[in-house]
Amino acid sequence: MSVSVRIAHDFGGFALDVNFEAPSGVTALFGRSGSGKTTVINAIAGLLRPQSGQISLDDQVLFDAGRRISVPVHKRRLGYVFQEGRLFPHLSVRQNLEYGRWFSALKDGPDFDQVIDMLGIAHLLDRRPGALSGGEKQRVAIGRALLANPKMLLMDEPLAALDEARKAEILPYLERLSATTAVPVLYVSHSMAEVARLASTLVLMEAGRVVRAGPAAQVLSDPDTVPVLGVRTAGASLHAVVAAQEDDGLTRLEASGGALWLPRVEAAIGTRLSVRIPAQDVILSRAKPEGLSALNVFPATVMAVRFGDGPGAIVQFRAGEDVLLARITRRSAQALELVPGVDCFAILKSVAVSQSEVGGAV
Ligand SMILES: Nc1ncnc2c1ncn2[C@@H]1O[C@H](COP(=O)(O)OP(=O)(O)OP(=O)(O)O)[C@@H](O)[C@H]1O
Repeated sequence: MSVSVRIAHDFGGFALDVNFEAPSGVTALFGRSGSGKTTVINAIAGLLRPQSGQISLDDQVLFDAGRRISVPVHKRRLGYVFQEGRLFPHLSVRQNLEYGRWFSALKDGPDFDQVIDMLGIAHLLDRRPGALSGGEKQRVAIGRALLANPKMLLMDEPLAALDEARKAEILPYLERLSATTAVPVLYVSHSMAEVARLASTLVLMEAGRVVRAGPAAQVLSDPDTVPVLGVRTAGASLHAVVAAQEDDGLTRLEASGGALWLPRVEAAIGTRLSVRIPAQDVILSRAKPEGLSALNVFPATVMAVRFGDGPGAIVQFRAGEDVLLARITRRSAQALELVPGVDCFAILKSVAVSQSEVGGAV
């Protein structure tokens, strides 16, 4: 199942003109506030009729301005999860979930027990929404959307109203969701840590347009993406396996390019993880560093170097099988003679890798 979106709409002060494909898996729509993410979601949902373009789900046309087709909202069979769960306060959790199922009017929907098991909400079934935490409410809202057997899930900042602890609690469920259901998910978020953990496809928006789109790992390790994301947000991911829990509180991960030590990661030995490495937290050296406090040093090969207008440079490099980015100064890039093909060492400061940037099983 995949969604194809090619729409344009002019509100007067703001013009939207986007074209992208969202294959199965999680597609993240990422961009600054006001870049048009919610407008795209609303158009797919049928809440906004764009002035031109088409939206289709595989070969089913949901909207076609030219042919005057606009499938009504309730016939699009899409599931929504918004910032706040929007559960019915007077119904129990079970009744809220069954409401979604009832509306699907289909017998081939997902299995009730499997959904509540995946979301860890079995013990909440008899409660009312008022007696749930924010994270629990969101899990119930996701369950209700899934049980309506949607062709696609639209999630608009589903974690934005939650504090960091609740976000950390719900992220593993979202990861499980993307791994276990074939339903494509369109996920709007402001948080790159969330996007890097969940998204298989990334659509970057700026001022109503798509500036980059494609497989998330490819987009995030592309130096040309850095000016779009900003140097603070840019960074790619390393793939690693949990190898040991050390006595001094560190966890040793094995990546294809070498070992990586992080502050304790609560995961079983053998778990595959992705660790986001912010470009600004990487140092490059031509010589193997000695007597350095940073623990994580990887042999690397420069793939590309991009200079912008300012004093910074972005270096794309390969460490084992992973492609990462480093943000250094133009002066250093020139002094170190970093050009494609040059071997060097990448120093990753372990303290810079926060727990929220360590993804679940991949
Ligand atoms: N019905 C409307 N009439 C006029 N302008 C609108 C309308 N709906 C949205 N806009 C404008 O479109 C722009 C994009 O809004 P949108 O909500 O899609 O952005 P967003 O990327 O989702 O932002 P945020 O991350 O803050 O939610 C904004 O400038 C907004 O004011």
